Amino acid sequence: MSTAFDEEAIIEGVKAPLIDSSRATGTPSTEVILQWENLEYKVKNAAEKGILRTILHQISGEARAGETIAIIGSSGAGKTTLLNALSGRIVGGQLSGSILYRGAKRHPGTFKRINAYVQQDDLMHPLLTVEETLTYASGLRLPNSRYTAEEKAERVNSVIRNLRLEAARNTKIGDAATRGVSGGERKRVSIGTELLTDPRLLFLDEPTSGLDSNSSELVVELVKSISAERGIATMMTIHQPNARIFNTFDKVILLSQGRIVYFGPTSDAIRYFASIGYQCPMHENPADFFIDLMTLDYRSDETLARSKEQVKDLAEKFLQYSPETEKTVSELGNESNKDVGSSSGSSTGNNSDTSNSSHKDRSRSKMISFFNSTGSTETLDMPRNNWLAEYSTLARRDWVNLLRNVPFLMGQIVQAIFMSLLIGFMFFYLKHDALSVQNRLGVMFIVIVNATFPILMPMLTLYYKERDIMIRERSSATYRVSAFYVSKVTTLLPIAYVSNLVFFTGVYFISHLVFDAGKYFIGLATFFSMIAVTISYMLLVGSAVKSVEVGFIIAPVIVTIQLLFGGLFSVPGTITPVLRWIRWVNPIQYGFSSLALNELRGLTFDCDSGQQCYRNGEEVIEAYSLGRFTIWQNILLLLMLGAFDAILGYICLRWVAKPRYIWL
Ligand SMILES: Nc1ncnc2c1ncn2[C@@H]1O[C@H](COP(=O)(O)OP(=O)(O)OP(=O)(O)O)[C@@H](O)[C@H]1O
Repeated sequence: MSTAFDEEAIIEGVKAPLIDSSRATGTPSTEVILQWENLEYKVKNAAEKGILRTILHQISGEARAGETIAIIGSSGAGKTTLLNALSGRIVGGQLSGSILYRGAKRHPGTFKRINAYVQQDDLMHPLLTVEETLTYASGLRLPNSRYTAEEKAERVNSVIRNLRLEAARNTKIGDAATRGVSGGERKRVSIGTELLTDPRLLFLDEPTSGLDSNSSELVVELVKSISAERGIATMMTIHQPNARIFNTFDKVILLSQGRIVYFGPTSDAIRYFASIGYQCPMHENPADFFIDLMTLDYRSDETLARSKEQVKDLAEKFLQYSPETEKTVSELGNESNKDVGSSSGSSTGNNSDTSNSSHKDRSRSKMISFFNSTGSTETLDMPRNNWLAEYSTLARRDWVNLLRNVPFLMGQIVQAIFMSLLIGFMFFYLKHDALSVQNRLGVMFIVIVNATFPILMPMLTLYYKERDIMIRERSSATYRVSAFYVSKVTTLLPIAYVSNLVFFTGVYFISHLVFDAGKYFIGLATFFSMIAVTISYMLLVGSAVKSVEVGFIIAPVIVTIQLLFGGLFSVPGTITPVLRWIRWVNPIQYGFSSLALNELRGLTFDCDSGQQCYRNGEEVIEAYSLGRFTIWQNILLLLMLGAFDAILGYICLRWVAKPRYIWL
């Protein structure tokens, strides 16, 4: 029964405009969206083997539609861990307890599409404008089966309006290298991207970190008003909010050492602490006062012991905080209201009602858990776009990003022109004498080398950045890994081909390789196949090796080994048998053989009788063992190696991008 209700509500929610007056009550509703009980999270203790360290202790609570809850605590209190546990993004360790979404057990596939998570660091494409960022996100996240292009555009406009991003609409996001939007605008774009899908739950990790107080207030106020209007249950971690921001929240969870010290309406917090003997001074920021109370004081052993005792006392007192106690606290608060003065907060009186019902609901949650353990689970699945739609949006986004990446494009073209001139003139107008044999082999080899490093390293840099954005976007089930991967192949290959066509043609004509249309195109086919292998290899390293630093060591080292065994520096047959197998998996060997066969076949050299020299190309091929395979066999082997790397890279990427969240 509850599933049917949920389904209707969510489908309606997805289609609804961002600000919908029918849902816009302006005050928190009473519908419980998320409930958690006795959450406990333990991790291995690095200091003592076999001992577990408890990060979260017996955490219970709930989030209701339309309310904004702040998780406040000092550094290391467990705020992010709690947020991750509630949003289904905990990795590693042991998580226990229960979490219910709208009274039912959460379904991993569905839950991640109806909750939105704004991470502390905003990973976005720096070269896209605010509007483009949101437009591509809407293309990827909103199903075409439910939204027309106009409706998606309207949704983007409404996000821009509601998050006050009009002035920055056409400004690029930017990064350390390119000036872009301000920190506050950047954060609002991140939030906007998540709000596009009209989530039921919004999680934000430190949304104000790095922002000045005005920007922080704007971010929190906008999030709060959108959450109230859209009926979104919002939870955010926040570090030392100022008094205005603190009073914006409907409720606060005060965490210390992984224990709840207070959870309830913001407006009741001061009264509660006063009731247990901790009176907030009149003009002090309540958040600062609470954080001081909850923070361990490491100045001396004595202060540490005292502060630990205080935290223990606060946590125990909150555990004893019952609806009956609460009544007493409220009465006490009403009596002492004059003392509390202005610092008692600006939240609406409505919050007290929410608080009462919150505690009733908390005591009721065991019953709900029992009800749900009988099998009522959230099974609704949100539609997603088909593969082709995902691919075409990603490919368009990739093209825009690539074509705006001037340093990368210039780097590719300038190096192609520069290298073609350098190599062309280094081997200018090759002759047909005995000495030209070595030069011809040198040109072939350098052409193949140019299809490796100059493509591999800059593309790997780009790929690592994009891969991390993809993993982030995938955590909210935005699109398929395969669509991302194919988009990368189909955009990077043409870029590499265009710039390297200039290089190959330049070298070919300046150094005067054998002028023959057939030979030119066969040489180009070999060169392009080698580029395809390099791009596949780049994708394999970038996907399989998680750490950028390690990837940048491994990638060139393997190519260097391939160069050593490429067929120019050593004749394959003479290599020590233990290492001889390398040639079978060495693309450079196949590429070099193919180019050399193409150039040398049918070529004669000036070699006087009696001299020790090669008389024709066939003799060179024989001496360097280049004729094991025909040209087309070499090209085929190259393409097979490329396909192997690409497929293996895809498997690795799926593995790397696979969320390993612990699910309750
Ligand atoms: N998987 C883990 N393995 C080991 N320790 C962990 C793990 N997850 C969290 N912790 C530890 O738990 C504590 C709480 O971490 P958490 O990131 O939740 O704190 P926080 O309150 O968000 O702090 P901050 O405000 O500094 O970000 C920290 O001491 C952290 O080192």
